Formats: sequence, structure tokens, C-alpha cells
Amino acid sequence: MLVNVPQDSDFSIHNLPYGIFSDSVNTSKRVGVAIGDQVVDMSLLAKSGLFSEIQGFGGQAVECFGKDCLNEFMGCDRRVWVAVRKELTDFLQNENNRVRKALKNGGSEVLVPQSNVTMHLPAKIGDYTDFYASKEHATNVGVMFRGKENALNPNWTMLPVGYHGRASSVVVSGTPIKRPCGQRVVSKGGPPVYGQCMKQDFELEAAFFYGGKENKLGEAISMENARDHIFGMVLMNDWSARDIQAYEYVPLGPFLGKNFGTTVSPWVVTLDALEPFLTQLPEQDPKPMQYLADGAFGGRGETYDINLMVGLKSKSASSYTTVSRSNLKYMYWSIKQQLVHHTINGCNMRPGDLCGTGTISGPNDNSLGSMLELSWNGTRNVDIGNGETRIFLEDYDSVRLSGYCQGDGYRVGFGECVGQIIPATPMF
Ligand SMILES: O=C(O)/C=C/C(=O)CC(=O)CC(=O)O
Ligand SMILES: [Ca+2]
Ligand SMILES: [Mg+2]
Repeated sequence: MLVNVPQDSDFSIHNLPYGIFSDSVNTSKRVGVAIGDQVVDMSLLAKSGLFSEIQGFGGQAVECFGKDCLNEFMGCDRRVWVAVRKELTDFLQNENNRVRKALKNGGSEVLVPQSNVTMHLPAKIGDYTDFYASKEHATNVGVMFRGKENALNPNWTMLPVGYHGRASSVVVSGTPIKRPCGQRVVSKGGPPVYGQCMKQDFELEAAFFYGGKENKLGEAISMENARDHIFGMVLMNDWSARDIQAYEYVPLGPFLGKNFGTTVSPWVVTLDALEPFLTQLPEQDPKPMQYLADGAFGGRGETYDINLMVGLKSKSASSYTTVSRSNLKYMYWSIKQQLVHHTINGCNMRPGDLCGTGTISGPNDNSLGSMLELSWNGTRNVDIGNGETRIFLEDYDSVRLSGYCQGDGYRVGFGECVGQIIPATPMF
């Protein structure tokens, strides 16, 4: 192996996630792949001719991996993603690889230490959608916002409920998030007043990037083809202002309580890397309509076994304290079902479009994906270590999402999705 990878590294040879990076020597943004504690500069590898023999891609590889976003590569056929992965794996593993042998320093010249790079948003996100696919989360929020009787709407088990989010405010891990201001009710039943959010929250989510050819406006994507149209996944924090959200959401759903910032992790883990971690979906009752039915796992449908963690750190703390452990496999609706449903009316998707899974809450008190649920809308304290507790986030609190699939002696991980809350700047 060109790079030594410890067993607990997120970035094993089985992973090879894509991102956009720059460094102090070469400040232009370009495509990289994470391996151990290094980044493979894909633009240099393309120039060395590693991908030149891939049919339908060789001619554009240099340009594609020199881009400041992954959209062009995401827009390639899945066949190309598989071929590139195969060439890269051979380059890293095989010291007799023709390109590696031709390089002066045995290939090490295409590596940049991760500690020296700046990561950027992986794609130019044209559109961003967020789903609401965890039954536990939807029930919990429903109980708190609408009462026990009306917690889950009847439509919830018939289709993956979602809303259109705001693409312009999706930012990469590490970007500070300013506490928003807006209208919220401070005394029950009273009028709304303007001011800074008093119920600042995070949401533990994963998200997928659309890939492959754009479906034409008016043409649905079938369950059979869904796999070929998901390039890969990231972790996502859908920062939420619960007081602003609770007042504004009737009847059209989330708006300013959500669109002030959404953080994604920089490394896009491909579905090919996640393949060994496929597992069956929880039972869906009632059976979904035919267009949403996924034949995998004897008709149960498929999802991925991805361990997820949320860490919190206050301004004075020196390390993160884990406040939640969840798993993508708890989600009721799969990402394939989300994509298929998104296009059933003919809505066209474009490479680089981002779809959040919705908050990933699990079945117990330690697997809840938001402060709203962990503190039960401010009625119980959450221990965040360092002798401190929280009900919602305070200024300078940092939130770190992390996640990985555990293989036999290796990991396929996502790295981190981090953000710190900075103080609001009220207008008056
Ligand atoms: O009104 C509600 O029930 C709540 C809506 C949301 O919080 C939307 C959302 O972000 C869904 C999710 O992340 O699961
Ligand atoms: Ca959300
Ligand atoms: Mg958001």
C-alpha cells in the first residue's frame, strides 16, 4: 500500500471518498480522494494518465478532476465511477501499477497530508431537499409541536414527507453558524416578538448527492434505476431554530427556522464503498405503493448500516462529549425511496443536487438526533461533560457529527461534520 492506514481510520482502501481540496502550495481547488491521513490529488493522477483508458471518460479525466466541484464527475455514468475506483485501488495497492512505476517518487508525489489541506463544499448544489424519514423523530416532533393525537399525519407512512430547503446556505464543515434572529413567541399564546433564537438546535442527518444523467423534466426515476442515480453520501447538520420554526411553519412547513445554515461533511462516500454495509429496512406497514416498493432483502427494501455519533463541546471544554449514538438503519424510508418519490411527479434532478435523509433518531433516549428531543423541548437537562448541561445550544457551542461503517478490521467512515454557533447580530 502506498499509504499505511490504521484499522480505525475512516479512510481505508475500501472507502476512497471524494472531496474538493486546496493547499498552501497549490491554492486552486481540485478533486481529491481521502486515504488514511493523506489526500490523493486526482488532478495529478489524471495528468499521469491513470484514467486515460476508461472508455467515455479518458478524454475528459484531466479537466474533470481539475474542477472546483464534483458536479461533472457526479454527472458521469455509474460505469465510470466504478472504473475510476478500480484504477485508483490498483494504483494505491499495487507497486507494479504502470502509472505508479512511471512516477519519479513511486507515486508519493500525488499525495498531500490531510493536515495541510483546506476542504471545500464538494459540489455546486443546485437544489437541496430535506426529508422527514425517521418514524421516531417525526413522532417525537409531532408530539411536541401538535400533541400526541396528531403526532404522525396519515400521509407519513404512505410517502417520504419532505420539503424544499435552501441550497445557497449549505456550507462545508468548519464554517461558523450565526445564531439567527426572527419572529418567535416568548409567552404561551402571546404575540410573536422579534429577537435572537432562544432554541438553537442541530439535526443529525445523512444526505445523498444525485448523480448520473439528469432525468428529463416529466420523467420519473424508477426504483430499478435509483441506485445508478445516487453518487454518494455525506453527513449533514440541518441547524434548526426551534422557536422560529414553531411559529412560522403553519401551513407550509420549515422556512427561516432552517435556511440560515446547513453544514455538510467534506468527503462524499460513494455507494460503491457502502455496498458491503447494505442491510434490510425496518418493516414498512402499510406496504408502500408499487412505485416505492424495493425488492431487496425479500421485499423489505435496503438501507445501510452506518453508526452515527453526535458530540458537543462548549467554549471552555477541551474535548467533545458524545450526546447521541444512532444509525442510518433505523430510518423508515430509504434513500432510494426518497429519490424515487422525489421524481414520481416528473421533477428533474441534476448532478450535485443534495437530499437530506431527515433527522436520524433511533428507538431509545441515547439515540435521539436533536436537542429538541434530547431535552424534550427544554424540560430535561442534557449532560455535555465539562460539568455543564444544556437544553438547547449556547453561543460558541460546537457540534460534531461523525459516522462510520465497521468492516472486518477496517472502516468506511465519513470523517467529521463540525460547526460552531456564533452570537446573533440583531437588527434592533
Ligand atoms: O413540523 C414538523 O413536524 C417538523 C419539521 C422539521 O423539523 C423538518 C425537518 O427538518 C425534518 C427532519 O429533519 O427530519
Ligand atoms: Ca432536517
Ligand atoms: Mg438547514
